[in-house]
This record gives sequence, C-alpha cells and structure tokens, in this order.
Amino acid sequence: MLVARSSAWMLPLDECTRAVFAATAAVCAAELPAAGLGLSTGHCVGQPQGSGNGALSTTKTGAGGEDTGIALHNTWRTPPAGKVQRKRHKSVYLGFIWRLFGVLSSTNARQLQRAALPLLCPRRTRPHSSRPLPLAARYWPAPLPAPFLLVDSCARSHPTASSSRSLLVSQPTARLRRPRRADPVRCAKLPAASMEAGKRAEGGGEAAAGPVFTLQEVARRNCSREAWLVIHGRVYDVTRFLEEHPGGEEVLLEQAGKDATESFEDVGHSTDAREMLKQYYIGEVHPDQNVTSSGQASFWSTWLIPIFGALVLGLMYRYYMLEGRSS
Ligand code: HEM
Repeated sequence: MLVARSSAWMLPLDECTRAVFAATAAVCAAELPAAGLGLSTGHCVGQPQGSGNGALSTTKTGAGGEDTGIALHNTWRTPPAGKVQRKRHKSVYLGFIWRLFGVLSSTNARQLQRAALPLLCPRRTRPHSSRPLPLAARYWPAPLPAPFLLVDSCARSHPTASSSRSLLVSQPTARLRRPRRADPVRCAKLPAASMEAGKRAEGGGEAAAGPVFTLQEVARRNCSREAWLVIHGRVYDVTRFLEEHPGGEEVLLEQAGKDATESFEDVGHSTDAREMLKQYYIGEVHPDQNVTSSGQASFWSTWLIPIFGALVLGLMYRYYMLEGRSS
C-alpha cells in the first residue's frame, strides 16, 4: 500500500521496502538534504518522524517499538522561494522516485537483496532462497514470504554493524538456515538419451544448433544422478556442475527437469555465469515446445508495471507540487 500525502510518501515498512529505500537512499544520500528532502521512518499516521537528513533514519514509534512506515518528505520549514531552488527540489525529488522505480523494476526482490545486502552487511550476500517470487512481489515487495525477508543474521555476525543494523528485522532463526543438502533424488530408470536426440532441428541457425529434446525428456532428468534443465530454450546437463554451483546444489536440483529460465534470470547471474552455460549445453528444446511468448510476457511484466507506476507517481507529484505552491 502506498499512501501519498501532501508532504510525504508513506510506505508500509517491511524489510524489503527498507532495502529498496536503503539502496536508493545510499545513492541519493548527498542530493536529498541539499534539495530539502528527507527519508524517515515512523508511524504511517501524522507527520513523518525521524531526523530526515537524507539518509534513512529509523524511529521506533509503534506500540511495540516497531517501525511502521517510511516517508520521503520535505525537510524545509518554508517552501523553497526561488524558481531555481524549486526546480532543483523537483528534479531531485523526481530523481529519487525514478531511481526508486529503477531499483524496484530492474530487480526482483531477491536481486534487490543482493544489491542491498552488501550495503547493510558486507559479508552476507547469499539470498535465502532461489524460488522465483510472484510477479506482484517483484514490484511491490510488501508483504514478502518469510524466506525473502532481510534478517538480522548479519547483524549478529557483525556485532559492530552500526546504523545499518536498524534496517534489519529479527526473524526466527529456523528460517535463516540454509536448507540441508538435498537428499540425492532418485532418477527413474531412463532410456538412453532420446528418441530425437541427435536429430538436427530444421532451419539451422544458432537456435537450432544441437540435438533436440522434448520437455518430457528433460523432465525425467531431475535428480542428482542426471540433472538437465532448460534455459532460454536450450537444454543444459548440469549433473557435473551440481557440486560446483556457487548458488548450491539444491537450487539446481529444484530446477532440474524444468524450464529454469525465469529462476536463472531472477538470480541475476553474471556474464561469467552465462559464459559457463556453454560448457553444459547439450541441445535445444523441440521447436514445438519452445515457448517464446514467455519472453514477451516478461517484456511486458518488466516494463509495463514500472511505466504505469511512473505515470501514477508523475500525477501524484503534480498534485504534490500544486499543493505545495498553494500552501
Ligand atoms: C547451468 C546453469 C547455471 C550456471 C552455469 C550457474 C552459474 C552460477 C555462477 C557462476 C554463480 C556465481 C555468481 C555469478 O557469477 O553470477 C551462480 C550463483 C547462483 N546461482 Fe547459478 N548457475 C546456473 C543455474 C542456476 C539456476 C537454474 C538457479 C536457480 C535458481 C541458480 C541459482 C543461483 C544462486 C541462488 C546463486 C547464488 C547467488 C549469490 O549468492 O550471489 N543458478 N550461479
């Protein structure tokens, strides 16, 4: 839920929202105070609290001392007088919102954790789970399922962590533990590679360079003895990579036998990781089963929501500026 008020944007404060703000505030920390803007957390009702010095300040205001909201607000006592000042304020304000949306749209929550965690806790960079998030959670991260919450495990492992520690919230430790090494999944007795393996796909070109497999064939290779997965319509045999995978064997086994494109992209793998794919490439998904529309869907999900959000924010900003001028 986003509550806009004349002088502040209030957001329900969950860990991911904090992370978004923390990451964005870190980028904009120098600009915000200069333009008379501050970020603070506090109760969603009434005036935003906290020092509002541009950095994220946390004020315990809830009944149980918990933080209940976060606000981007004016720190000026009187509205900026000059045209130049107003223009600067406006551009920084829009810049912040733009970056906030950039952070929200260019990443999903897990990537966001990857981006924000080093800020909060340099040594804890491993995400809590590899499971892709529901679409809505990628863009609006409240509430998130527990495994994706930022947790205070790093505050514990870094007892000296100072202000950033207040950005973290305690979660039951059971949630934090990395799942135990998956029991080797038993492979069904598999027929030799494939009815169609070895056949060259028609049409040539890069996309049709290797043997062709059906999704059913891939689905059967879903265990530690033989693990295949599909990424962008290509089939990879990751069996020998299971133990080497920096993200852990479990995540690969979880995706084995399936189309792992979304999970692979969600993690935000590096160029090196993409290069490594070549080593495990074994063929292509059968052209009839290679659903390219998912690419289109992801295009829309990647751009439509941020564009719509930006429009809404633009309108709210106009309203905010008009009200600021009239008061
Ligand atoms: C053949 C396919 C894959 C290759 C070659 C690969 C390679 C890598 C590499 C090199 C890294 C280190 C970080 C980086 O350079 O980006 C990594 C991290 C990771 N990968 Fe993969 N990966 C593959 C598939 C997957 C899949 C299907 C998932 C499913 C979710 C996954 C989840 C992760 C996670 C969670 C991390 C840890 C990220 C971190 O701690 O920062 N990977 N992978």
